[in-house]
Formats: sequence, structure tokens, C-alpha cells
Amino acid sequence: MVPIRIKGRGISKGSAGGEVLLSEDPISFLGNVDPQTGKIVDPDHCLFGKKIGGKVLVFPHGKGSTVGSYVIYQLFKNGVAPVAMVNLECEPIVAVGAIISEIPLVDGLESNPFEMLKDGMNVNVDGKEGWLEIKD
Ligand SMILES: C/C(=C\C(=O)O)CCOP(=O)(O)O
Repeated sequence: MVPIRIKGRGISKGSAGGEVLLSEDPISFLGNVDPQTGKIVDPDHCLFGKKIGGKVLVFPHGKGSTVGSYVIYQLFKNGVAPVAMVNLECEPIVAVGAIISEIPLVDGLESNPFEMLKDGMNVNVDGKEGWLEIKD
């Protein structure tokens, strides 16, 4: 199958691929996520109990404390960070966390990722050129 490439805005450079994990809920990295394990620990969050490590994490946008940038960095240092992230519209807390952790991040895709993607699909993300590619 020929990969489908969707253009967006590159926020954090780098290229990575992996399995999609969709979160319809925004994420507050301080409070929603355990920085040691990468597990979502907020029982009110739609990803409660799931691990975000190694995934291409797709979520609308970040929220909450500015400490969230550092939590993303902790996830990276602990080896449990997402390999890439996709936002509908990125905000500065997630942008800074992704950049200092060298996690590719794109937003503003030309097609809505929540209409195109399902959990477990294989995708590539390029945060320098600004695109997401669906491999299967
Ligand atoms: C840096 C902060 C607290 C700390 O050192 O633990 C302040 C964070 O303020 P927010 O309003 O949560 O962004």
C-alpha cells in the first residue's frame, strides 16, 4: 500500500514512527501522567491505565501546569516518552516539552487525525517538514 501523507505544521523537529494511541481528552502532563512509568493515572482521563511510552500520541492539546514541559522531559529521561506527538493545536507547554526532549511533534494537519486514525495504526511523523504518514 502506498503511504498516505498529510501535511501539517512542524513544531518539534525529528522523525519517528510507531503505533497510534488516540486521546480524545486533552492531557495535563503534570497530574495525568506518571513520569516514572508513562501510565495515565487520572481515573477521569479517557486513557486511564494506558501507557503512552513508545506510542505516537495523538491528543487535542495540552492543558494545566507549565511543569508539564518538565514532566515530558522526565518521561524522555526515563525511557517512557511517546516516540512522537500529534496535536490538533499545540500550546507552549507541550511544545517546549517536546523540543527539549527531541520528540517530533506536528499539529494543524490538513485532515482531522481523529477521523483518519485508529489506535494501533502504524504512522510516521516528521516534525521538521511537518507531516504525518499513514503506513497501513
Ligand atoms: C514552577 C512552579 C512550581 C514549582 O516549582 O514546582 C510553578 C508552576 O506554576 P503553574 O501555574 O502550575 O504553571
